[in-house]
Amino acid sequence: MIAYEEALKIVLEKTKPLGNEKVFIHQALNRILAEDIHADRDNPPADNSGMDGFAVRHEDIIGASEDNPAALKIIGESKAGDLPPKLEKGAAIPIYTGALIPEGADTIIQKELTKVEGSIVYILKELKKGANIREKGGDYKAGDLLIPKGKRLRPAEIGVLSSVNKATVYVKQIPRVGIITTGDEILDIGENITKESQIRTSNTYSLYTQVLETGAIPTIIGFAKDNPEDIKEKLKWAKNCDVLLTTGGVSVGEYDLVKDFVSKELNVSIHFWKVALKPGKPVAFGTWGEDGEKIFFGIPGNPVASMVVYEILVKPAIKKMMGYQNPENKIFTGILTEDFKRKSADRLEFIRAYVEYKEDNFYVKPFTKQASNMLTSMLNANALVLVDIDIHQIEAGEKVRFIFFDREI
Ligand SMILES: Nc1nc2c(c(=O)[nH]1)N[C@H]1C(S)=C(S)[C@@H](COP(=O)(O)OP(=O)(O)OC[C@H]3O[C@@H](n4cnc5c(N)ncnc54)[C@H](O)[C@@H]3O)O[C@H]1N2
Ligand code: MOO
Repeated sequence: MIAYEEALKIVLEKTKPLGNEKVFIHQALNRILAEDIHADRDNPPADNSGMDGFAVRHEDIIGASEDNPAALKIIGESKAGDLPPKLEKGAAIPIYTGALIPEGADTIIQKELTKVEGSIVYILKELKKGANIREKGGDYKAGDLLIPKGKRLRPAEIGVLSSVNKATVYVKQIPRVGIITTGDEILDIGENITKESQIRTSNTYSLYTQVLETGAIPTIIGFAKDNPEDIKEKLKWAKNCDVLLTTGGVSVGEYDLVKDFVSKELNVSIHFWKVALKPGKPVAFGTWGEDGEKIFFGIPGNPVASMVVYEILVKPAIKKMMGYQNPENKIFTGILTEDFKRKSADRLEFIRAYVEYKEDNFYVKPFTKQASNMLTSMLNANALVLVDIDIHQIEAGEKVRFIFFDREI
């Protein structure tokens, strides 16, 4: 059995980012950029006004004040999108935010500091030469690197892509993730329950939506009974996927066939099976495909183990495939609000908790129900607290490390 840290290291070493594809920028939200983005021209492309007001020559307004305004003759107009007229000595040109600075003008006086009477504008205050002028190239210059490849595209990046005239952009591809649910006792939604021993699936749909939340493309391949024919049949359909997830059938039971069958049928090389982890100990990981570019996780059947293994091992791998440069979960520190005790301390445990932010600290309330078959323990949780090997007890007030799996609760 290997340590969780070692398992995560192997997963991230063996998992390779996918190739690139071209998408329309408005469909590129949260995708990872696969090309450097350079400016196509200066921004602003020419000096322009930062205010609505009047374009003047500074020498004409020296000493202007409310008591001693400078009187200038109004000529022409400079609107955003138009080419402005030339500014003569002793004159002022009405100008609007974003409009080009007329030749001869060197200062913009905002409307609030002026008074208009007929064709004369009175300037009520001297501003510094150059006031309210946004300089050509003040934001960036043609050719500047604006967004380096590897960045995740958020609305701000998409806006910049549009402003440099990109309709499409190269991003990393998204993996297709196939899910096979195994177990004789497992029924899909809608199937008739005929025996007490039958269990309605939860893992199929929690995994499906966890994959969606990560931004990848989930597919339910199907439900396989614990027999070779059924498993082989379902595995045939896995060939079109980049990631294969199976749930159930990975521990040591006689019917835990998954690991052996993926090795035989899909030529998966298993890199580890069993991690000193709670919940999720029997998790298996492997690679397959022509160059080992596809990955496989055998996820334990217990519903909490399935969700936790996804968060702490599968999600980082899928994010690596998607091109994320830091695909690991971010670890935070908070203060435990209630004592936590456990009998056996031979595995790193991820315990369900509710984290709240108050008075500059994260406060972490651990839940009492921690059994890995009780999915309801996930319902009010928004975080997983890491309890290290050999730690039997943590007292209220002590600092703990945790990861968020939901920031919205
Ligand atoms: N002798 C040992 N037994 C077990 C060990 C062990 O080391 N030695 N490990 C235990 C741990 S830890 C876990 S976790 C489970 C995982 O076992 P499997 O992955 O083989 O899962 P199953 O046996 O198929 O199912 C376990 C449990 O989960 C329920 N289940 C399965 N699939 C679903 C589903 N899609 N939706 C909801 N619930 C599901 C299933 O009914 C079982 O109750 O093994 C321990 N045993
Ligand atoms: O890993 Mo198992 O989930 O401890 O029950």
